[in-house]
Amino acid sequence: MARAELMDFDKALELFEPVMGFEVHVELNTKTKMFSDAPNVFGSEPNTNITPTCLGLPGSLPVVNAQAVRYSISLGLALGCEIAPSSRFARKNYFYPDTPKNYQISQFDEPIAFEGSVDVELSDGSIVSVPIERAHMEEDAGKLTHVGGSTGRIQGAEYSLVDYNRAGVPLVEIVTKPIYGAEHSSPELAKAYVSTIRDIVVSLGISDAKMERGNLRCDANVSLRPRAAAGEPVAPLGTRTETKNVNSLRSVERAVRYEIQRQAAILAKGGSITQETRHWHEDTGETSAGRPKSDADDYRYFPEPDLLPVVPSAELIEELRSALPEPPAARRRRLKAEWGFTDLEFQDINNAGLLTEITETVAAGATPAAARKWWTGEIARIANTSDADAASLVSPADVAALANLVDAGTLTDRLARQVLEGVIAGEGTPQEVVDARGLAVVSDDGALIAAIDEALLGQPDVLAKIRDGKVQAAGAVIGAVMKAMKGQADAARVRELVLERAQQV
Ligand SMILES: Nc1ncnc2c1ncn2[C@@H]1O[C@H](COP(=O)(O)OP(=O)(O)OP(=O)(O)O)[C@@H](O)[C@H]1O
Ligand SMILES: [Mg+2]
Ligand SMILES: [Mg+2]
Repeated sequence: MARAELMDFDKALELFEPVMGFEVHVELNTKTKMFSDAPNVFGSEPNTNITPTCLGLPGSLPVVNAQAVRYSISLGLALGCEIAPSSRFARKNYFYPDTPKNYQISQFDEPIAFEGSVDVELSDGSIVSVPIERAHMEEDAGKLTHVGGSTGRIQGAEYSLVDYNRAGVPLVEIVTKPIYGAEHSSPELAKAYVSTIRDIVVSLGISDAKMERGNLRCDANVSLRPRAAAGEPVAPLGTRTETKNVNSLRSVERAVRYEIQRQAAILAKGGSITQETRHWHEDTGETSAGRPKSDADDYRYFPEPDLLPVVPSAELIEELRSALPEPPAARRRRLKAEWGFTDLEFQDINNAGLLTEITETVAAGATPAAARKWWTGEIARIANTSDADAASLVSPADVAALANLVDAGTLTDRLARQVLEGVIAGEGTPQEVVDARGLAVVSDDGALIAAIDEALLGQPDVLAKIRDGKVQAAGAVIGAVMKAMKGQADAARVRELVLERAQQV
């Protein structure tokens, strides 16, 4: 639907009540897959991390990954869910070329976790409690790449490539109950909910949780129903659409908003909503029709005959409960206050997934401001260009040592960046790199004065100007001195000395 045909958002909310429901898929970062010992790693050559079980070859049998079960229980507990003393797997039958068995092993009527709730904070500080229906274990599908054609989408593509590396990667699907009452905040709540789930998952350390890599994917269900006039009964729930695999926080917000406006326009004209999946298009900010959505019956779920029920002991559940980290929202509030950061500064850290690194850097003696600056600045930049993980490049202790050398005046920021390079290149601790490369700031005034006098006498016109009180002319001399000192001087000190020496040489 073209933008012009959408109903104005405020108008849509006057006429209709929005109802939302989210299915968030979390890929677990276990070493191996859900039902086989194939490696669970991202970015390998296509079709290299596969075993007969991933492909459903004859004679292969699934075995449940115990670590995936522990992670799922921890996640269930962090979502305030009850953990089923016994849960079982089920086959969800459908054909899709990325699912070689023609069924997905999932959980249906007996999920491992159910009946929870998650507190989600909106930007105005209000807290919405989002009801969780279930969190169940399942396996991921492979990945199709549609090649050629004008759109790159499946319609019109010339051919498709399939990579089964992802087939069988452990997933937890977190399903909310229908959420009412969010009203104008619905799109914002959608984003804040997914962001909260991401925080929880990151704090548990059970997933890489990178939405852009598909470690965390959200299906957003949206329906509208007419507002009941006073005294009338509330209308039954409207027909929902399910916008699939929205892969950024911002897109979740935009997709929900778009669906509210689109559905309102159709309903207001007397039309009806088709129960279907929809695709999200990042470029146009629109959704488009996918496939008509079957009800659960059509998947012909039945208990997986090749797997035993999962029966975690009460001791295991209690052990995992007592090991739960401080809930991210509480931890964030505490650290934000302790560190004195603004919301925006904090979001940076969170988005970059650097909270742990910064916490450890502060614990190793750096100021919070310096820790934040290095991790979200130079280190994040190097990580991006090398496609490495920031945390794998350098240790919090080294970052703290680096920050302290800057604080003590031993290094300027510029020198510190060179030292950081050395540390990352494996040349040792910051102090070792300073010593080996001779990078410390020249703090000996004698050496600076010699260089300054030479620069001043070399530029007599500039010298005359400075003596005349035109201090901005000093820039040329400071530049020359910094160059002569190979950047290893404190520019502020050089400036002071230049002004002093200009009256004396
Ligand atoms: N009328 C409705 N309007 C908005 N959301 C709804 C409505 N009815 C159900 N939902 C939400 O839609 C989601 C349905 O997810 P669920 O996984 O249970 O089923 P599904 O989407 O049919 O199955 P699948 O996992 O195969 O996609 C839930 O979050 C639920 O709260
Ligand atoms: Mg769904
Ligand atoms: Mg679902």
